Amino acid sequence: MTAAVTYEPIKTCKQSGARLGRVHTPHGVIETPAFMPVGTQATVKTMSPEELKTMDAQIILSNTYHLFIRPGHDIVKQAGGLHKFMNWDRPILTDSGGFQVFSLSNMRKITEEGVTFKSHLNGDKLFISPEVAMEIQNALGSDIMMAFDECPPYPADYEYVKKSLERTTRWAERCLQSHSRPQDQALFAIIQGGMYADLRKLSAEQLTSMDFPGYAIGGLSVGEPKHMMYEMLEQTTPLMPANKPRYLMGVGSPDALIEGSIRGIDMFDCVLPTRIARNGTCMTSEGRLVIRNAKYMTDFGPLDPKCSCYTCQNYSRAYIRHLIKADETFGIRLTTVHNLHFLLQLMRDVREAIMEDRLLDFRDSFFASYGLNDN
Ligand SMILES: CNc1nc2c(CC[C@H]3O[C@@H](OC)[C@H](O)[C@@H]3OC)c3nc(N)[nH]c(=O)c3cc2[nH]1
Repeated sequence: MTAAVTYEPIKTCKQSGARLGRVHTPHGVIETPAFMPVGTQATVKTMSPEELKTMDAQIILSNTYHLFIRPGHDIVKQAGGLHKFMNWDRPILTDSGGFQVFSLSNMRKITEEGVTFKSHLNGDKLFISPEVAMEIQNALGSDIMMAFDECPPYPADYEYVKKSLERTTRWAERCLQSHSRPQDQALFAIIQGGMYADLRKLSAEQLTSMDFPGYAIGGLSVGEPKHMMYEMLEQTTPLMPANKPRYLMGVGSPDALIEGSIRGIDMFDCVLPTRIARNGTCMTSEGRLVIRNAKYMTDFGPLDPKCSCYTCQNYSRAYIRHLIKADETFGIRLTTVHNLHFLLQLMRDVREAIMEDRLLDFRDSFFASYGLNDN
């Protein structure tokens, strides 16, 4: 049986060890390392599919938990699946809801069977299990599905993290058992283990013994210091199969995308660019720019003079500041176009640097202008 998703290694950067690759999916190819814009509720907020294609977003994400509680996966299924529903014909990855159930809902109860929780929208009592998460993602028709997992909070004690990862492994097994269309949809497992290197190893060994077509690293970008995240990556990526995609969930800022690529990650997702755009914060080659600042009132230059995006080619800081201050939706659209383009362009630059064996030099020059750390 042909796998729905395969990883094609292209080359390894001689300077940094980062890798260039291609992820082949039923809806197209993803050049990696890649940043994946997040469209949690079946839309990358304020962006049309055409605008996403113009900035060459290769794949977008959506979310099982959110679409389960609204509009309901049966409606999406009746529409012909998520690609049809949102008019996106490139790859889609759906998260399993394992994160949202723990972060968004209150009154939740975790058992071996699954998680009972209250909808954060109307308080309805709901239940998600590995089988339910697979049924939802099957209805959505995503190219890449994530196994139902528990993302432990940070900090969490050793015993809790150990018990949690072992249940996540048993849940991953149940996801595999209830996977009805492996030739159309790829199921990725999620490695947990908190901030404990030996538990990361245990989780990786348990999950890679079950031969999934791809693996994510979960349980990071949950408030831990960045150096701790990088340490966990260094402990975990070497344990992951070299011929399968590696996806770091919920990451991230420009510096984390570069540092994660250096540590062998192929796929990243983060709400940062779209989330900060909504309050007018922009990523530029000289670091973050808060457009509401009065000093931009009569600044008629582009957000970023080095940027080739639609926003920077056509509008000034003064105009965008005015729109954001006036709470005009078009202002949010312009900052969102810019921020998404900025991260997608950054990953194109990372891939070029890997091709030319100079990713560490690229990192140093990027940080010199952008700033060493960006949360
Ligand atoms: C932000 N840091 C972070 N996000 C994380 C997510 C959600 C991404 C999902 O959540 C939404 O964005 C917040 C998006 O919907 C995204 O995927 C689609 C995780 N999901 C799962 N299943 N397991 C994890 O261990 C996990 C860890 C994370 N760390």
